[in-house]
Amino acid sequence: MRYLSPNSKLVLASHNAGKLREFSTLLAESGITVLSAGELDLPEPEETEDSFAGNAAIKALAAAKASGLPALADDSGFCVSALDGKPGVYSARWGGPSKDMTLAMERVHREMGDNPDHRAFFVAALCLAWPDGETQTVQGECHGTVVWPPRGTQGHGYDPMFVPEGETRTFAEMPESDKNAISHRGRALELFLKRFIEK
Ligand SMILES: O=P(O)(O)OP(=O)(O)OP(=O)(O)OC[C@H]1O[C@@H](n2cnc3c(O)ncnc32)[C@H](O)[C@@H]1O
Ligand SMILES: [Mg+2]
Repeated sequence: MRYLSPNSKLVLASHNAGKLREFSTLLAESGITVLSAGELDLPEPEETEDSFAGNAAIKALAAAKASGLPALADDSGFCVSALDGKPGVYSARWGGPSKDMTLAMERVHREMGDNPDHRAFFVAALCLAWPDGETQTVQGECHGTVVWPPRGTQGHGYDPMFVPEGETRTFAEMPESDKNAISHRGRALELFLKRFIEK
């Protein structure tokens, strides 16, 4: 296990604006200087693994090797019980190659049909990779239910069709700080900060 010092630089190996926004808030008080893959002009590798942890490692390793800096990648997805866990690792591509999230949500709704099982959860695997190829991973989940029609304008991805347990609002109807406090990404990052940052 290797620790990141609180004043180090970290590359965020993501091209998703919604994730980057959440990470920058969640890491704001850590002292870590965050650079994004986009601003370093790093390429987007193909996500060829069938697990969240595997795809997070592909993205983190590619960014760490290309930049010479430690890199953090997030591979996440929406797992719907009535669809046997799909879209899962295919969440970004579920609406087609243009990553159209309106189409992706409609497809989830259509494939669920009238199945009374509305349970779903989000997963985020975070991989920290070092330029020498070492990796370490944490994972967070957030469970809840699928609602239709979609509600709310905040957040990103499948947020308008997901109500977390203990809530009546969708993720897209909450201020970002409320989502971050309970989300898969918020939980995974809490573990990341606790386990991987030098005290
Ligand atoms: O790979 P990067 O560059 O990080 O960006 P991406 O959008 O392709 O990200 P993923 O490969 O991890 O795919 C995860 C998809 O799951 C969805 N997703 C992940 N986290 C989410 C969240 O907090 N709220 C809603 N949808 C989310 C969203 O559609 C993402 O595009
Ligand atoms: Mg991706």
